[in-house]
Amino acid sequence: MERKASSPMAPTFLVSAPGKVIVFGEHAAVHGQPAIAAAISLRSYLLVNTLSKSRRTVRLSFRDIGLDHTWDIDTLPWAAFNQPGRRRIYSSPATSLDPVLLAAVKPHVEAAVSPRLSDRERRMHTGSATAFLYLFLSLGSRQSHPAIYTLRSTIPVGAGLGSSASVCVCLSTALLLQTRALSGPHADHQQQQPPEEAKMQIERVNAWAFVGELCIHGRRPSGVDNTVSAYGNATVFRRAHDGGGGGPPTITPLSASFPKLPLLLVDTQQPRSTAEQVERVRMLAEEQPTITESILTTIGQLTTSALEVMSSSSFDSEDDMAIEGLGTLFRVNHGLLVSLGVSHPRLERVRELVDSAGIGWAKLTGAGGGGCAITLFRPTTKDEEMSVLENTLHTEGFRVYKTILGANGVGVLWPAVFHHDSVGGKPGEEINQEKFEKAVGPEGVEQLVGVGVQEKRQGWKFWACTAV
Ligand SMILES: Nc1ncnc2c1ncn2[C@@H]1O[C@H](COP(=O)(O)OP(=O)(O)O)[C@@H](O)[C@H]1O
Ligand SMILES: C[C@@](O)(CCOP(=O)(O)O)CC(=O)O
Repeated sequence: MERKASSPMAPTFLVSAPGKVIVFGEHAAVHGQPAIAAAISLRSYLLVNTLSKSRRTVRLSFRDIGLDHTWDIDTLPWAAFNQPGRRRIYSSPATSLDPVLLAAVKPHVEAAVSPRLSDRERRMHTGSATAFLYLFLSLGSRQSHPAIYTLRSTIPVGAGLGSSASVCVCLSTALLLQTRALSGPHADHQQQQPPEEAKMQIERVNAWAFVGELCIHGRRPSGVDNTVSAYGNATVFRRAHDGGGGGPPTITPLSASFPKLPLLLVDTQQPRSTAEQVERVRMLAEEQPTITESILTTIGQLTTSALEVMSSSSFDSEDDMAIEGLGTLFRVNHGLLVSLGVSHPRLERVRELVDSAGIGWAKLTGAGGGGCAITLFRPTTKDEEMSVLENTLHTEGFRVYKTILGANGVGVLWPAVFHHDSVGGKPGEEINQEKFEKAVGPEGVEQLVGVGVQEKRQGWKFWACTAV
């Protein structure tokens, strides 16, 4: 696609990208076994208000983490980003950060953004601000339109649900759209883009989102979170197992027919470190190599079985027997993770409550040691039974989210107007920045602009590529 030369002022628009859960295979994935990760209906939303050229500022309003900062466009380090050999064109994103460019961004973040906060809060702010500036300077130019980027997310921050990746997918999409370096997404099947073209757009979004992830993490993440967030549905992730050589992982997007299973996501609110949990398994492998190897291989085998079940064209998520089979795999996978030593009393409490209610199967998701559990329910579960469980979890201090496995990937609402009567406005009315910023909690954001739970909300478009 050729980029157009002129850049008339864009209307206010919204982009949105989902969080993720690892459904099967965490930890075994570190040792070369496959894992399945899926997009969930919790999402980040980024509203972009383009301002007139005379304003010369860009503002980030990331209300969930309390970040509100404005930069003067003309004082940003454009010279560094425009140096011959350093400038990357939008169609050829970097796969690692350029230390010279990172150093040029640093003074505009470190000294400027939220100086009076605690270290932990500052890290959150500087991570997101660095990702934004690095992408803005890479994709924009001194002539870029001034704008306000307002972000709201329904994904808990730092709970292993891919909040940072979804923020980066939103930023990458918004900036590429403003640069007019993306075509589509188109509205419906009649007008649909050729799948190959749609795939190219998602790949472009994904590659720049990974650059953002590198800025936030300060280390090299696997890339699975941003890939699931950009593509949606689900992906199979497999790290190269080459005796420590560290080749790139294989990431295989699964087809859009991946079952949209409803799940209850339970956040134990117990802080945990992915690195510590991974180290725990490594130490066990050192002490008990044969046993650990056999547990990890078994997890890999059950991931492969789960993949066969879920990608089968005859899989019916309303069928008790089909869900029972998947539930058994949840139970076994969780048990194996317990035997690796990565559960936590709070995660075991969730499992105990779900088991004793007899309505489904719970499994820890992600690194464990705290963080989140996912619960799959029998199709016959009654609403009252669900409510009792939810209330008990709530009373015991857990945070509960209803989500759908295999949600849409990155989406765009262009222009950002309401398509039907809603709490926020009338059809055709622009989505107001102030209302969006002030929406109360995840429910308020969902009600105003959500596409997570209300998958059918009109106006949102998604790139549709046929995955393998
Ligand atoms: N709603 C949000 N608004 C702004 N930045 C966010 C938001 N959610 C996440 N982030 C960024 O992502 C970081 C969290 O990333 P990480 O620790 O990897 O957690 P997760 O496992 O949820 O991705 C935060 O410190 C912040 O920089
Ligand atoms: C434990 C592990 O398999 C998954 C970590 O998941 P998360 O950081 O909780 O999203 C580690 C990894 O795959 O890099």
